[in-house]
Amino acid sequence: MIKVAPSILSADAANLVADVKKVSGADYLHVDVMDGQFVPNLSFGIATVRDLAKNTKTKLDVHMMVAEPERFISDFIEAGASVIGVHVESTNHIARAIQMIKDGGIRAEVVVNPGTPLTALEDLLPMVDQVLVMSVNPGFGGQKFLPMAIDKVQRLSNLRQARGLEFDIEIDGGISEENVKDVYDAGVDIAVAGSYVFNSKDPESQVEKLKGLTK
Ligand SMILES: O=C(CO)[C@H](O)[C@H](O)COP(=O)(O)O
Ligand SMILES: [Fe+2]
Repeated sequence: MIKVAPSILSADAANLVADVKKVSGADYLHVDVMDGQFVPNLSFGIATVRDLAKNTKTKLDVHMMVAEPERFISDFIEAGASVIGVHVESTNHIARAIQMIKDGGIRAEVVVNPGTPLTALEDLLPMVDQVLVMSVNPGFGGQKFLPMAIDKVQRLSNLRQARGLEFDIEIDGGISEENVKDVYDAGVDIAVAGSYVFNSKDPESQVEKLKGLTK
């Protein structure tokens, strides 16, 4: 069964704790951190992660859409992140950024944009606990799923098997009941879902629906 990480980007930003309580069946909470430079939007920061960590037992999956993320990695670890994802496109020193996350004792993830080939991260695969494949161009919730992500996941899953590696594959952007089975069959372990979960009157049942479709 697929794991589900609701993205709080689509939750009520003024009532996050209340919305987080509506998804108690979630495996992670996905926290999008945007800096207005790497992506054309602003969102949550260190204080949000710190205060969410005090208010929920669900693990926090921090997706850093930040230029030179190594400037803030130790802050997010201290704030209570369980996973940190850093974009391969966001720094000249991606291996250093990943090592900083690992040295902090939490799960290290490399993230890849739709337009970036897998060759950009192949050498990093033995270092990481997770790979996040973007299925939209990052910056906004509620965008349309890019089907080319399915082939990328399949090729990544083949590489994982061929090399005997054990990283989890996560996918982010436009996930719904229409595509969750396809991405799961291609090799996805964790699906991020924002608008599908929180633009509903019953977020909990949306999480359960995604899981149920991959039983
Ligand atoms: O990283 C992101 C955007 O950059 C979000 O996690 C993602 O877009 C989730 O929203 P939705 O499920 O509505 O597409
Ligand atoms: Fe995200």
